[in-house]
Amino acid sequence: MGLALARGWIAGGLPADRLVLCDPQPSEFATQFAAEHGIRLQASPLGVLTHVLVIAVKPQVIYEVMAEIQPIVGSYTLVLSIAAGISLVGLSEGLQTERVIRTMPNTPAQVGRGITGAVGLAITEEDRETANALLSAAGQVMWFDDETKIDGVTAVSGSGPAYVFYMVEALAAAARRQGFDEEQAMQLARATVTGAAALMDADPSPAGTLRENVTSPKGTTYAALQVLMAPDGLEPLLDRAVRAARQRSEELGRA
Ligand SMILES: NC(=O)C1=CN([C@@H]2O[C@H](COP(=O)(O)OP(=O)(O)OC[C@H]3O[C@@H](n4cnc5c(N)ncnc54)[C@H](O)[C@@H]3O)[C@@H](O)[C@H]2O)C=CC1
Ligand SMILES: O=C(O)[C@@H]1CCC=N1
Repeated sequence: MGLALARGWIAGGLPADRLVLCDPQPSEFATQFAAEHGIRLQASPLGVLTHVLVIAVKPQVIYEVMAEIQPIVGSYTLVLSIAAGISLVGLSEGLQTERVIRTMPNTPAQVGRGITGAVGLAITEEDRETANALLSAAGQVMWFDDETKIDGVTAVSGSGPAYVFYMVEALAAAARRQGFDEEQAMQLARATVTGAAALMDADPSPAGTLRENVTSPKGTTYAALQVLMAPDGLEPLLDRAVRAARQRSEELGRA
């Protein structure tokens, strides 16, 4: 996810010499990206004068990483974390600074179409503008005053792209049961979801109206929606999924 943001910043015009990528085990893709754009890639940020420190490691290793890199954090450093579950207080204690922002982006950031939730601790208006400029390169940004909202953002839009991709897989599986081969089934499912998303993007009508536009009275869509909109249909299922993700975000924060 960190690399997706970095790609967005470079694509958005950030000069390559203003960015230092730090990863002790960079992927081939990260190595290639850095080489292609002339970006410094090094194992550790120790020794780097850091005005904005973006932490994009797994929540499971973040405390260890913060202990290691704390010496590079000074009063000149704004910290921005994308780690699921890790609280402002956890970040502040781990890095010995209150200039911290907790964010939750999502993977459509890779194509500049993400949405990020953000909340700050003791940040200035200038800090917020700096963070907003960086996060905007990945798509929309929503700021909150209440940190608990970030657990909700994590469960809805942070993890959300996976729900949609799984919907494509499930629709393709249903198509296979209708006699289509694997390739045909996936083509039908994928084009349906990307096409519906593009239509929703182009037409500001409420999603419910777009749904009604597909639904002829007593027609085929109506028959399918009787199943999906039943009391045990998609809404309670998604509600359970979102609650599970939120609970996990809260657990990661306590670990
Ligand atoms: N994947 C997603 O959709 C999203 C992930 N996140 C958050 O992003 C963070 C990273 O998750 P992913 O990108 O999915 O995982 P990932 O495994 O793709 O990326 C983690 C990176 O951290 C690097 N790393 C490990 N130890 C390090 C260290 N000591 N110093 C510097 N880099 C180190 C790894 O080599 C790896 O490249 C997590 O905290 C996750 O909660 C946030 C929003 C969405
Ligand atoms: O699955 C995760 O924990 C991360 C956070 C949101 C999306 N991926």
